[in-house]
Amino acid sequence: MSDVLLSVRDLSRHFGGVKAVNRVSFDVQRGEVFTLIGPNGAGKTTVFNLISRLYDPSSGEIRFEGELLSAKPAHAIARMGIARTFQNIELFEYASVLQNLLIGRHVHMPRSLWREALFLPSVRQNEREARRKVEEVIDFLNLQHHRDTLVAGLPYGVRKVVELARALCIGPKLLLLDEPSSGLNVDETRDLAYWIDDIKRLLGVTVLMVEHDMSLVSRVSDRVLAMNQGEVLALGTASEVQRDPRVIEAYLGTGVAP
Ligand SMILES: Nc1ncnc2c1ncn2[C@@H]1O[C@H](COP(=O)(O)OP(=O)(O)OP(=O)(O)O)[C@@H](O)[C@H]1O
Repeated sequence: MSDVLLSVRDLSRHFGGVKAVNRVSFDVQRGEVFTLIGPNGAGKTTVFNLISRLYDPSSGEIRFEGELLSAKPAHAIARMGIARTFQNIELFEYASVLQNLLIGRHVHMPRSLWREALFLPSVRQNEREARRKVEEVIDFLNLQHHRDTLVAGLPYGVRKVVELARALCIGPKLLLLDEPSSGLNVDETRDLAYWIDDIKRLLGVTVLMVEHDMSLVSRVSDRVLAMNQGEVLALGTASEVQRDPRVIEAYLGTGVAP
C-alpha cells in the first residue's frame, strides 16, 4: 500500500532565464531512502532548497504529509519534522559537540520568553526532553568520545557525523542529506552507508538524499531519480537508472559515470 510522505508536483523554479527546476514531479514513500542524482547544474540542490523553504517555487507544489509546504515559513519546517544537512558543514566551530546538538534541538522547541525567564516547570520539562534526545543521538551515532570536544578540533569525517547528529536531534520524519559523502574518504563513506541504513531501519526515518558517489547511492537507495537541466530523466532502482540511455547520455562528457 502506498504511503506518501512527501509529494512534489509540477515543481518549477526559474532564476531569470535559467530553468533550474522545470516541472519536476515525484513522491517519496514513508520509510525509503530516495536519492536525487544528476550532473552538475541538474537542479538537485534547488529541489532541496525548495523543500526546505529556502526558495519559493515559481510554480507547482510540495506537500508533506498532505500539507502544502509553500504555505509555511522556513522556520516551521523543522517543527513539521523535516531536517537537513548542508554540503558545507554548518556547525558552531567553537562550541562542543554536545552544545551544538543542544542548539540544534532548541530550534525545534516552542519558545516563550516569559516562561523561560520564570523557568517554569514546562521549560524544565522541555530542557530535560532536549537533553534526553541529544544523549540518545550521541549514543546512536557513537559520538560519546567526542561529546565535550570543540567542533574546531575534530577531523572532517567526525564533523560530518556531528552534522548528521544535529539533524537527527529534532527527531525528524524526513531527513534531507545534501551530498553527505563529499570530502569523505572511502572508509568514512562506507561508515556513512551503515549510518544511513541504521537511520532508516532502526529510527524509521525517511531519507531524501542528493549524492554523486554512485557506490554509496547503489548501496543505500531504495529508489533513485535522475535529473538533468532541471528536468526528470529517469526513476527506478539505482541499477535501472544507471543503465538508462538518457542518463548515460546526460553524463557523457562530464568525466563522471552515472
Ligand atoms: N540562486 C541562484 N541564482 C541563479 N541561478 C541559480 C541559483 N541557484 C541555482 N542556480 C542555477 O540553477 C541551475 C541548477 O543548479 P543546482 O545548484 O540546483 O544544481 P545541482 O544539480 O545541485 O548541481 P551541483 O551538483 O553542481 O551541486 C544551475 O544552472 C545554477 O547555476
